[in-house]
Amino acid sequence: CASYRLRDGVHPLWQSPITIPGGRRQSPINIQWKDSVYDPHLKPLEIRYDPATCLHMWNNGYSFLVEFEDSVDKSIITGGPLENNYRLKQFHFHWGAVNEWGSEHTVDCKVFPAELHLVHWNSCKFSSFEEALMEENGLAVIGVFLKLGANHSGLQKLVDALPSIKHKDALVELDEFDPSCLLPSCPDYWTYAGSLTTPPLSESVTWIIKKNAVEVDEDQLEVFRMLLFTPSGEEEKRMVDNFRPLQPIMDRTVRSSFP
Ligand SMILES: NS(=O)(=O)c1ccc(Cc2ccc([N+](=O)[O-])cc2)cc1
Ligand SMILES: [Zn+2]
Repeated sequence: CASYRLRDGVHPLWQSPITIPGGRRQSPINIQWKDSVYDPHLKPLEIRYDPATCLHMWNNGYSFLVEFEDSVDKSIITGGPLENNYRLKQFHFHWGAVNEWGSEHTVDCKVFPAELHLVHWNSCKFSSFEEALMEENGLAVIGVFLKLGANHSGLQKLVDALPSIKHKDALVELDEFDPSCLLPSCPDYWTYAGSLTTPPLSESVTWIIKKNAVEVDEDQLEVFRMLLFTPSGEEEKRMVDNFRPLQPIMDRTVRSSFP
């Protein structure tokens, strides 16, 4: 895929190099469908979210994220490639300035207009997200591609609140929100060992990328693009193209849960 050209440069959005020296399991990657290996031992992923654990939504200056109360195993995923329970901490998105790009992962070099990341930490082995974040198998992130189509009624509740967090560090309380409504109904996924796609780029993530995309409409993506990287009072910079370029797969294998 074309964006490899950027691999050794410095991406405009990033101060630090976009690959870390010696990083052997960096994310995102291009998933070459024919190179993925069906693993019949992969179990179905079990997703059990409690809408009441939803706290608030805020603009962290790079994306907007919805955070969850994670002091007990109320919203968890387990099964799939995972050995333990992983507790939901937050979800956020990556998107482009236009519909032609925006996702972090690609499939056979196909780019999607946006990508959802649901971030979980291993609550059996660690006592907090911060602790898990630096450990191998500390985190599990579910990636869901967004494609242009019908209006997404579940997403609309978040979209309606985005204008209230236009600027960096703005926060809005959310009442119940069930992130399961953002997942495709098809259980199929790919999985591989990778990293955070933003600093500190920790190589602690088991990635679970859903094979099927969910549909959102153009107006919903336009509201994402209305957000700002910048705090109130500073020169406005639209929050777009907040994705990391593709990273080399190195000696990794992507497994599929489907034949
Ligand atoms: N895009 S992603 O790989 O799913 C991703 C998931 C979670 C995070 C959150 C995060 C991870 C680490 C830190 N830190 O160490 O300061 C701050 C924020 C950052 C990036
Ligand atoms: Zn992300």
